Amino acid sequence: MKVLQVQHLQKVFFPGTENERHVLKNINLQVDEGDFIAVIGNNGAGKSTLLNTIAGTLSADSGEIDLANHNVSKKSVAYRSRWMSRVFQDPKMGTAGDLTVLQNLVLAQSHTNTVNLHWYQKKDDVKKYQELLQTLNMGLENFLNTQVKYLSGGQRQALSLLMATLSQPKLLLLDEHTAALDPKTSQEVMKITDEMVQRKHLTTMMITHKMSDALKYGNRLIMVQDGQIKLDVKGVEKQNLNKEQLLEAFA
Ligand SMILES: Nc1ncnc2c1ncn2[C@@H]1O[C@H](COP(=O)(O)OP(=O)(O)OP(=O)(O)O)[C@@H](O)[C@H]1O
Repeated sequence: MKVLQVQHLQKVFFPGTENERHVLKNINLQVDEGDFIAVIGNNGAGKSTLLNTIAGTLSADSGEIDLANHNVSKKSVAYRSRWMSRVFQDPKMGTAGDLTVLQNLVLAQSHTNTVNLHWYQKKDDVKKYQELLQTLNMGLENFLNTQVKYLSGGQRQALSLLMATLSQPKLLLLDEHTAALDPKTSQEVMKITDEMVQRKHLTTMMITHKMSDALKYGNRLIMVQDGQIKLDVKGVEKQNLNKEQLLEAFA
């Protein structure tokens, strides 16, 4: 079953000027339920622009975007977020630093602006969050009442991931979500990501510059080049792909 369908997507920056740049050139893409797609490509290839237009933070110039069988082409980020979550490169983007770990989780769960963070102390729910945090293996269950700004980048990013997936989104967008972390933490967060995606059967698009992660994780790999999808491999073909073949495709 398809989760996302992108048809004839085009984006031009600075149209009609000498800086005019066609960043998305007639992109067509279908993402099926359960797909875990690694999106790779050179700097400036259009990967983030593709994710931004899918998420709605950028409007496309033309083309159609269907998400969970709803035409969202002209819809706001808020509307699309009924079915979609996103984790950014900057660990500060997905969490509120002045709120505690518990308050962040309550907010992520609530999906409303009316929740009262002070009275929210129901024991069962706290236990539920503690157990969820334990699955991350980052010791976060001991920091329930700590303000998130005091966490490490890795802990914060793991929390962002948990928050982004609490409401079981139809589509999870990961925008270089491990790029700002040191190599060891980056690998830990990648492992957590993979476990979460498998456990919750999350349909996921993940931009990465790490070729080894793109090869290791996911059932599908897409290479964006000069605003077009240059490579789209899945299943066994993806499993058999190696670094040399990828480097060749980059050329
Ligand atoms: N809001 C914007 N306004 C103008 N130009 C933009 C904007 N966003 C991106 N661009 C340009 O579009 C091109 C594609 O950028 P994009 O960020 O999508 O590439 P990318 O593949 O994600 O690259 P990177 O790997 O470096 O993050 C670049 O030339 C960039 O400068």
